[in-house]
Amino acid sequence: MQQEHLFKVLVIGDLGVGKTSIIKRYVHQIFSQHYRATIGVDFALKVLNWDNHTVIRLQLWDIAGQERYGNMTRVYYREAVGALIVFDVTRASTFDAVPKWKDDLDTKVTLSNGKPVPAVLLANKSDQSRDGLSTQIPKLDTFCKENGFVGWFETSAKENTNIEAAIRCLVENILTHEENAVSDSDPDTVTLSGNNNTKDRGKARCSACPK
Ligand SMILES: Nc1nc2c(ncn2[C@@H]2O[C@H](COP(=O)(O)OP(=O)(O)OP(=O)(O)O)[C@@H](O)[C@H]2O)c(=O)[nH]1
Ligand SMILES: [Mg+2]
Repeated sequence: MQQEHLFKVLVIGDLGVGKTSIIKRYVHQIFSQHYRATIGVDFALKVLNWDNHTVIRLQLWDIAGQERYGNMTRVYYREAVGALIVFDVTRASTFDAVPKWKDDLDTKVTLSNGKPVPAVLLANKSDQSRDGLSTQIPKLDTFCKENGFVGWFETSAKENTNIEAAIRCLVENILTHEENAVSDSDPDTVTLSGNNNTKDRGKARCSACPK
């Protein structure tokens, strides 16, 4: 029997880190160098034929970086089941803001069983120099464990690197949490089937991915 899921996923992180670009790349396969700040929130839908009997409707909520200082995130985060938190490898300040985004998320939304929504960390603009963060990036495994991320990926919206892999990792984790909510068992992560997208190479650690 065909199963259909609707998952609301948040894409959050500081101004200009590439949230809109990641979504546009993922949903429409386009990239623009031109920066136009998102105002408030934008939406995109991607329908995934996950397997022979599962269709997933991913509702991506593209939340403006400037909203971290606003009051609307509580409304935007409502009923989300997963999040991508993005920083820009060329600007250390955007990495420093990641724990604030994660705390804000965990304070304002949880799964129906009270657990934090699965979140994946994206180190975006990996096509550019990451000099300002050269000491932090090798420690992202530890950072993710300490801050409750299910995994991290170095992404580039410009070159289409690792975006599909990161979202696949998030969806796998969301599905596991859904199953757990029904079965009430408690594995935190799942094993992913191999990713054969040749563009999706590069540094990536996902606790759901095969080591
Ligand atoms: N080189 C490079 N530039 C990128 C990448 N992703 C985004 N950009 C550029 O970074 C700028 C900001 O990208 P946006 O996607 O608009 O950033 P945002 O996070 O949506 O910003 P707000 O809406 O203000 O929160 C744009 O000029 C993009 O072209 C990337 O992977 N590599
Ligand atoms: Mg934007």
